[in-house]
Amino acid sequence: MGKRKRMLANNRPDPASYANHTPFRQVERKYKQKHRSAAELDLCEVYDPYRSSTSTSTNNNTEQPQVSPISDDLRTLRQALRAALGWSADLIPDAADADLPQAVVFPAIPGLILLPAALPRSIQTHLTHQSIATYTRPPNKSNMTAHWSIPPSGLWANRHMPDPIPLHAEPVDPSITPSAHLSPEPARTLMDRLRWCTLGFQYNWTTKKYYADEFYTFPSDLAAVTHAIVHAVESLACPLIGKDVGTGYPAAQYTAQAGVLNVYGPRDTLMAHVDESEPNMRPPLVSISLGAQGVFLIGGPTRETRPIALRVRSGDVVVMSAGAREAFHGVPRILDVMPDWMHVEPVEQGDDGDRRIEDVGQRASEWREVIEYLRAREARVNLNVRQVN
Ligand SMILES: O=C(O)CCC(=O)C(=O)O
Ligand SMILES: [Fe+2]
Repeated sequence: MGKRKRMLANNRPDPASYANHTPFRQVERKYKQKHRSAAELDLCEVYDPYRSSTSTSTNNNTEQPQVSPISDDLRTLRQALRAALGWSADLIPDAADADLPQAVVFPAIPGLILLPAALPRSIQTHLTHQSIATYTRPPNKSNMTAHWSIPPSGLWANRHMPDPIPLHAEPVDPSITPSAHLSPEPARTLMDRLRWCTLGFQYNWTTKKYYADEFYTFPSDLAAVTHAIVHAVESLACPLIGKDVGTGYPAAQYTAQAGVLNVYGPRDTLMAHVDESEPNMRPPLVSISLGAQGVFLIGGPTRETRPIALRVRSGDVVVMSAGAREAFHGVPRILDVMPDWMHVEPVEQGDDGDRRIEDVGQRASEWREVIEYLRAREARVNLNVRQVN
């Protein structure tokens, strides 16, 4: 994992200063431009699977992204995902999957696989809810646990409680200096500060190492989703490239052990980094996008490689394996575009006397609240999952 560097300042970049920067940094700055709205940004070099003519500026046709015909596998994946979660299909209606996009591979970056719209709405809603309400509970560490004494039930469960969440009386982590600017705040307000949370093996951002003795149970639903994805991309036929463009990593050997949950507001960015703290870099890294769209950059082993830019939407999955697993990547821009379906009520309460209705109604209103949390902040949630050993 890379160190979280979130740039929240609104400094106008001086274009004259771009020249000395690495190619990665130049592209990063192009998309960052916080003084411009998303509509003002030039996104024509951002690869968008829904605009397949996008050039990724490699100037070479054989280097252009290729679509791998795996729609059957994607259908199987969706079924596997729903089965993995024991999902009842009627809770959140999914869009018809007749026009499912396929897997996209990038010859310039072997091992990079984009699965546009891989996750149906039901799974997106489930994972969004889990991310905000469950995964962020102690003992998982978040950017707030060093400062505030987060109750075991987590912030979300306490969002209607007026009492402020206290600061720790004693520092819990000697490497983090307590900030004099922080004060006790109600859970609802603290929810706005949520930026990251670690799952499974806990990670020390300062030493860039996993804590040897801190491992909490990795969420089983996220593990199941990740496993289904790793299975779907193990082998991918791509006639144009003429060889298997899958990860080649046997899903049977894959275990989700650690994850980072990132929450981005419209002005948050994630600087270029390589996730290289995992002793075993062979298993693919799976990265799931939820909520607002983002511009995702990925290049090569140093910042000297000019990165390609991908538009990532809610439900898209990026898989990084082989060379892509060791490539610099980052998110220079969040685009204030939420999926259309997040603007509507996610579920109709049934009236057919089904005895699950009460349970469904309860869950539906929780989901609605979580979706509203995301929508009100135009936030993007990213779940990225790794095998460590
Ligand atoms: O938000 C993303 O898409 C990428 C996140 C990432 O690279 C990381 O957390 O290491
Ligand atoms: Fe990363």
